Amino acid sequence: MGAPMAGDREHGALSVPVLKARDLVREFRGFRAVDGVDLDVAEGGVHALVGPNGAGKTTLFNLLTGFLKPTAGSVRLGEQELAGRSPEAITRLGVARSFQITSLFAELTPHQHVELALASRTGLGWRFWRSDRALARFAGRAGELLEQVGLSGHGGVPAGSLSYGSKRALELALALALDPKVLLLDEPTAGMGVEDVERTIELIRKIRAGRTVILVEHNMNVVASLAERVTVLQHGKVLIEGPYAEIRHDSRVITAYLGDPHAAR
Ligand SMILES: Nc1ncnc2c1ncn2[C@@H]1O[C@H](COP(=O)(O)OP(=O)(O)OP(=O)(O)O)[C@@H](O)[C@H]1O
Repeated sequence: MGAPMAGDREHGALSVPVLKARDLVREFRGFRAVDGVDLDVAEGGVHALVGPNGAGKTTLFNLLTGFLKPTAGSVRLGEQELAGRSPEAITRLGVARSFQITSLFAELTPHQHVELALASRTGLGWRFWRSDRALARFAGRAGELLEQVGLSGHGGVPAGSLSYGSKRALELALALALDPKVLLLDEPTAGMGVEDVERTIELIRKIRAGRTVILVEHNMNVVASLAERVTVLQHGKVLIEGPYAEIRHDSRVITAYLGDPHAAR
């Protein structure tokens, strides 16, 4: 086990961070959506990014996964610099995000989706895996992943016919197919009813084993149930970072969400 580095002690982290952002900035035509963010994500933990609308969560998420290039700053996975790399290169290094429902193919089955995701890891390219026979070698693993997310009964139906909750479970299976060290989940419970939220919390508890999870989440019950560390963003900056139990009563956080009670209305 590696000893914490001096830099980590400076930032008060208890364990060696697996993912580390320093002074991360992203501007859109001069507007700083992410404005000098430092982030230490501890290995093996669940780390939530929260904050009011427009705080910069999605932009930060996109910077960590290569979907946006930072204007300045660094993102390190262990010793490797991620900033400036493509999303595919970052995925290959072990950082994957959940796919969005919008990227599912309505006519393909969940089983085929997962087979294709598994095939994509081989780096051999889509043309090579286009035939059903080539994909068949992934059938067993695809079945296991679908079972893990509670979709084994739905593996053969068109993805377009799945319920909303099942589509979101399929997104998770696709991300898991990439076997990431660090898994980023973008609002995994957004738009769900209470039962699906509970199911998703259980599912994330199960799949976090052996990996690090970063989630953007609006539902504070989900954050309280899952996350050991919470970073609260506001106006593109880190407002506060700490365990949920500490940040939830912090007056700065309450003000950020509810607005300043002393401000003129
Ligand atoms: N492509 C873009 N071009 C211009 N401005 C952008 C772009 N993407 C985001 N922004 C702006 O950056 C700020 C942060 O947006 P972001 O989507 O990261 O916030 P968020 O915390 O994810 O919000 P929400 O909770 O509403 O999803 C917002 O003011 C937004 O309007």
